Amino acid sequence: MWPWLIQLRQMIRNREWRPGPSSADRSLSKLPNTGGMETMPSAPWRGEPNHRPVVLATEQSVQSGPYALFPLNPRPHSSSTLSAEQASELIFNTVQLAGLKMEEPPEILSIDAGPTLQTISFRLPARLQLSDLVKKRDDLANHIGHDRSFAVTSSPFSSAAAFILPHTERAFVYMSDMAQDLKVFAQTAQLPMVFGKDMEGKPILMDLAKLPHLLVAGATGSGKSVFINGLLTSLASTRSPQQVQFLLIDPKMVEFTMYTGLPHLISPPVTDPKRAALTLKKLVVEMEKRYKRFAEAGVRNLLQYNRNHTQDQLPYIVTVMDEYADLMVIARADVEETVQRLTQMGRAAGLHLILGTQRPSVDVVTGVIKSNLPSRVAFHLLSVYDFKTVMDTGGPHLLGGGDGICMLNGGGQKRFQSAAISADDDETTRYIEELKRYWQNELRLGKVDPERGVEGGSSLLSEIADEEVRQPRGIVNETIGPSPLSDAPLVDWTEAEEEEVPPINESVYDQVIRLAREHHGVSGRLLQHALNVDYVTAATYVEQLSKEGKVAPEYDPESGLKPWLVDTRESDEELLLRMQRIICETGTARSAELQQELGIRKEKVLQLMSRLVEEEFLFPPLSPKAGYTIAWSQGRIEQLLKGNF
Ligand SMILES: Nc1ncnc2c1ncn2[C@@H]1O[C@H](COP(=O)(O)OP(=O)(O)OP(=O)(O)O)[C@@H](O)[C@H]1O
Repeated sequence: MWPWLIQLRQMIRNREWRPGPSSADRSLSKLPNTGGMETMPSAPWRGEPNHRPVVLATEQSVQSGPYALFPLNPRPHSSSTLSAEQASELIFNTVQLAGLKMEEPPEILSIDAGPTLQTISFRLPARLQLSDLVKKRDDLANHIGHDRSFAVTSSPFSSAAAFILPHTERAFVYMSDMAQDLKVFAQTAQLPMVFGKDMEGKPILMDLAKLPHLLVAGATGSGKSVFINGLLTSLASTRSPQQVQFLLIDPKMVEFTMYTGLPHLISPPVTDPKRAALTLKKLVVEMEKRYKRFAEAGVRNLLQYNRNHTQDQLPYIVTVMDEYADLMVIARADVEETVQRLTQMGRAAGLHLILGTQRPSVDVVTGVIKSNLPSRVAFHLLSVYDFKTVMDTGGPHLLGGGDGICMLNGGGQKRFQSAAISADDDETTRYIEELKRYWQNELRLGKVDPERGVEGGSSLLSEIADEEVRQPRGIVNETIGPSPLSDAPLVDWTEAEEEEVPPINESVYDQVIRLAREHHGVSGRLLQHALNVDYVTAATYVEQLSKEGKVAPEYDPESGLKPWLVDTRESDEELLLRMQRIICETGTARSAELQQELGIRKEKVLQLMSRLVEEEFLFPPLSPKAGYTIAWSQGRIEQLLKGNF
């Protein structure tokens, strides 16, 4: 054996070897190529034509728009791809060490280098069969220095075999590497998403509208969240908040909080599993309403509807559930049924689901759910049974860190390395902040019309939110950045109808009133963007105004706003005087009655009553249960009623 080869093998074992890119690889890359799938090497790629990897022109610029925000990749290429000569010597040596016959170093037919793995196809000598190599797989793996991730597989060349080796130093795949591809793909796809790169290093981009839902399984730390973040940011960088809305369900309460403030969010991430189950039911209602609307409009799906109603378009709604198993534990029957309905019928209505799970056991990923989810992604899983549950077949040893297998529309499986926004969490967070800022700015500049599409007067989605919201989210977040409300409980849709809406912070309320007056009405979308709050908070404000009788209960179809009905331009002094009169006339000082009479908020009533205490018109309550009492003498009361004040 050549001494350099012994040394090379040793270095690979010790993961020390870092050769530069080789010219041999470049010439070899012209050879036909398999895609080198470990599990089913001969299986054709059977995704729909649109799901094929897209390799696109690079001349178009990504220097502007949200594409330009993706952080740049510091390590786009692996430095450990073998040259043809090195590969040949390595195979020769390893095969001999495993006790198999090979007279001379084999002819290398191709080397496909993806970000994570390299697939080396080589000519088999006359008396060596692929099956001989497969039988000796463990020995070969041991000698070559990789245990579980090494694979022997067939090759597309005749009389050939292939070895699959992981790179000792993996390349990163960043969203920015495929920003240009994404931009071009977005011209034809409805819901364009970057998956990552395949084993040949080619980009994989998918249209969620065609998948039309996705199951993502992976043990903890396997790269599931990084992948899902890539999907969400693909959508948020190619589609405006009018075109796509996100509903993020996150029982772990950590994964999606960074998105709070992104205008694409229907509400802050839902973290309570019970509420999540209810939210799913609302989605079913939304779906049914959309179907009704389509029937009235004589169309079959969202695409047709939006084409015919350019002034009144409905958004796609992408729902992401991060830990689907947790939801199944809490509300199995409800969740299973709603997920089933949404996966069966959501596509035409523009509703798409992405379900993530760490535990893809058969009681979570049930037959019913699986039959409606033909598109699935598996990252590293703890057992072969889990992998089988997801993919219906056995699979390779996945390396973690975004090394995955995808199966789309029930077609063949494809191994890929998922794309990350950045390997640095801080950089990822900064990017999301910039993305939020980008869209908030677009909205401010009017490039995206907040009154069209998602809410306007016509969106069924807004109706659902407005009908169902019962609890405000708290104060306005004036700054751009993660909302302080991000981990507050989501609006409680389970609250009873007659439940009173709790008060809104006073200064926020004043801003709401000002905006409503200026625009002669309000809508959730208007307030959301003007005040920089999430949609649920804004919808709660609208509901509050509606409850107080300040705006009409219905949206005006022309303006898309709930029209302004009353004008409470009264100053505090005028209100105080009116309040004193009412108290003197009725002889009581009850806040609920005063609120009704004056048509102002309860908080404002209480504030004014405190002033009346300060002015010694009222006595404060002596106990929490007692009410205010009138401090004035009968004579002064009569004077006031006569108008002498
Ligand atoms: N595509 C990727 N490229 C590079 N590194 C990755 C990639 N995906 C994941 N990783 C690495 O793996 C780590 C774990 O990934 P991630 O947080 O996505 O795991 P997870 O499967 O969501 O785990 P959990 O379910 O516990 O949240 C990341 O912090 C990152 O270091």
